[in-house]
Amino acid sequence: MESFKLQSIIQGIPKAELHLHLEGSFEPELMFQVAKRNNITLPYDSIESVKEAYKFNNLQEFLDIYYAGAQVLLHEQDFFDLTWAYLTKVHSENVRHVEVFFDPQTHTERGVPFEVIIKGIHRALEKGKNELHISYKLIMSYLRHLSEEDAFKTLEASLPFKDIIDGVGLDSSEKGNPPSKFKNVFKASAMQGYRLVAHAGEEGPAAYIWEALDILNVARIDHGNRCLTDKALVKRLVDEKIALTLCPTSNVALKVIQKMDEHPVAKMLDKGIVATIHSDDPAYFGGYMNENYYQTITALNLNLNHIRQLAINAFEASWLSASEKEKHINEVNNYFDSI
Ligand SMILES: Nc1ncnc2[nH]cnc12
Ligand SMILES: [Zn+2]
Repeated sequence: MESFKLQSIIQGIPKAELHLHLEGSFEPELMFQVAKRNNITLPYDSIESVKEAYKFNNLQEFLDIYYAGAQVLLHEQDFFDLTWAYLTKVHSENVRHVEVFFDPQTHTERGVPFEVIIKGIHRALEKGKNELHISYKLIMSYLRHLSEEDAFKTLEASLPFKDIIDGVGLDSSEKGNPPSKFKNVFKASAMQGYRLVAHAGEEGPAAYIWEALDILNVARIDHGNRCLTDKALVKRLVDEKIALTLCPTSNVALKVIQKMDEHPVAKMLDKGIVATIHSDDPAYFGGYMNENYYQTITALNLNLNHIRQLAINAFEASWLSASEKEKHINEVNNYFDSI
């Protein structure tokens, strides 16, 4: 298919994004603007030199730069601007529903109050719902390189805002920080009514995916690339319809795979796994939702049935109500029937 035609098909698909770190959507232009108004000097002298620094050999090299970038976020308005910039961008790509992560500990450990972070993010999400008609869920992620005790403090700090936080996640350095390290805080989070997800099997082994399912009781897995090495795990994911939120451009940027044509998403769809695709940290990896669709489809020669399935899976795996899911899935089907 011609590139222009494919791009316009992708643009028209009603989409849901379920794996997006708000701090990972911090574009260098906005980072410079926020740094300037907060009187913080960035270790870069231009936007070009920031982009030049975005070359990673693994997850940790990325995380070091990602946490450094987030240091300029201080005030409620900063968190609002970050979130609003993301929403306007995905609105232009026909994204209808988002379930976004934020990393409270990245900010609270610098002395930014939880309240400041959440109020800025929430105000932007509400504006997005009202003005851009993008529905949303908000997920607070625990940083797995920190202790479970620290995660408990974060859980405690979140409780006054329980009504506007839908779930908890687990992110940051995976190797050496298995899901089981957070068994108690996930249990306590579930008791507070939070839904549960976790990054697992991005760089870590399939065993971490089992732990996320059996020990943390998560409802879906973020990444999960490594599941294909374990037949029994694939069967479990298929039988229980446990979705994987895959991030193709992230996987190439962080060398989880060497090239896009090695991406496991086609095999996963063919095995019946509820695979979905998302952008993870688009400001760092150079691709929002449309670009993730485009690169995956072209590298793996995905057909229209695959593409339709990816779009449906994202709504299916979302935390929308059954009737909201049905409405979106009907829209996706009508769209594909019309092309
Ligand atoms: N891809 C990723 N893996 C783990 N933690 C993250 N935090 C932001 N992006 C991440
Ligand atoms: Zn992620």
